Amino acid sequence: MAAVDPVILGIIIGAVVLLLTGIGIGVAVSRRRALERQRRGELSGPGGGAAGGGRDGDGGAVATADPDLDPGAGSGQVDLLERPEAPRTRLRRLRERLAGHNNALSRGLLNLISGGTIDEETWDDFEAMLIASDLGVGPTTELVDRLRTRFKVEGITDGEQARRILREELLALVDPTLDRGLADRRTGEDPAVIMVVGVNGTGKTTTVGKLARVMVAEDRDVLLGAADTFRAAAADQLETWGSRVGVPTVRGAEGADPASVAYESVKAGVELEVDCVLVDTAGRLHTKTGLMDELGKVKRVIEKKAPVTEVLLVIDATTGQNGLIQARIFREVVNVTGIVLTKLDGSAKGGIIVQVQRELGVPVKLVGLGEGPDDLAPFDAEEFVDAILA
Ligand SMILES: Nc1nc2c(ncn2[C@@H]2O[C@H](COP(=O)(O)OP(=O)(O)OP(=O)(O)O)[C@@H](O)[C@H]2O)c(=O)[nH]1
Repeated sequence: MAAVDPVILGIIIGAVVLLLTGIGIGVAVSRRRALERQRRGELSGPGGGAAGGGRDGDGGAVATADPDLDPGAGSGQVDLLERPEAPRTRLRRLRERLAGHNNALSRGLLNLISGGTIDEETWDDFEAMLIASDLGVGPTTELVDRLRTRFKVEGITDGEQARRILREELLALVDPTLDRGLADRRTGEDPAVIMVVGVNGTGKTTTVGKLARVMVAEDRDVLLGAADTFRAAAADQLETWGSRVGVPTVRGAEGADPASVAYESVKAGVELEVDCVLVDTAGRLHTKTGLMDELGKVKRVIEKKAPVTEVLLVIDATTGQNGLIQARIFREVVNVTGIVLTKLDGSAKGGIIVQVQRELGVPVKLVGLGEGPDDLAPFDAEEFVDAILA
């Protein structure tokens, strides 16, 4: 066989590399397309197909668990992807966790109504319990006043009747009329874009990962943007969440400009025609002006490509009143449209839900009730109140 000129060989290899890197975004298929292709029998078995990932511009690289692209991400079969739990059963399943940590409150409520006549001391204890749950002084006073009046006017002596009234009044505080739906649908040519923000360690990355699972369970096509370029492990963590359910992740180098990675994520989402792009951002103290300005910039840069349809602020329920202060400041910078309250499983402080909603007019849309992959649930006022009263 004739020897190939090393210069020509170099040119050929260079051209192939250029071609492969240049079409990185193009070859990265989303979960829905992967499943469609699987149905048509186009996907190869374990290890088959092209190498995964690729770069798009200078912002981010797409990594995907699509077995056709990234054999290392699994055994190469789409049907090995996890099937997340459907959202509608989640809060019901997690009810015991919610009830468990709110036992003191529910016991207090039941004590209150079990004795027939309620003395001043019992009312005081009950009030203290509500304040301790972070309901806040205003809503607590309002609730106790309403209960006292109704018990008197309606002549409540029976425990069941009293329980019904308690349920009604608690439900009114939590407000079942608020629109808690996520803006996670495509509009025209654009995917929905959800930015997830909050202070350090509240559970943002975990929430993005869990939320991707909620959407996958609803058959949505999702793409993750790892714009937390500050914490080295955050992009890996996010990519792992995504790969378990076949959702691609766009990431940049450690320390890269978060706005650029966020932009590239949305650009990839537009090109891949996904339903929704979920953008994780770095934790930042609400008191640090520079970091808050950076967050504003991330949002503005994304919006050069597509509108941000939802900004979810993640609040750790165990941080109590501080969550309210955070919410006020984040709202000013990025117009928060929904709250995710995490770590409610380890806290009897669900009362913060009422305070945040009242003060900011922003509904709690999701609650985190554990570290398991499906321990994030759409918030439902009735299920929540029933869990407290369980
Ligand atoms: N118990 C419990 N733990 C949670 C919940 N949500 C998140 N966590 C845990 O909180 C810790 C922090 O979560 P991350 O998602 O890394 O937090 P983050 O906000 O992205 O962190 P930074 O990027 O450093 O700001 C992890 O150990 C999570 O498992 C929840 O609802 N319940």
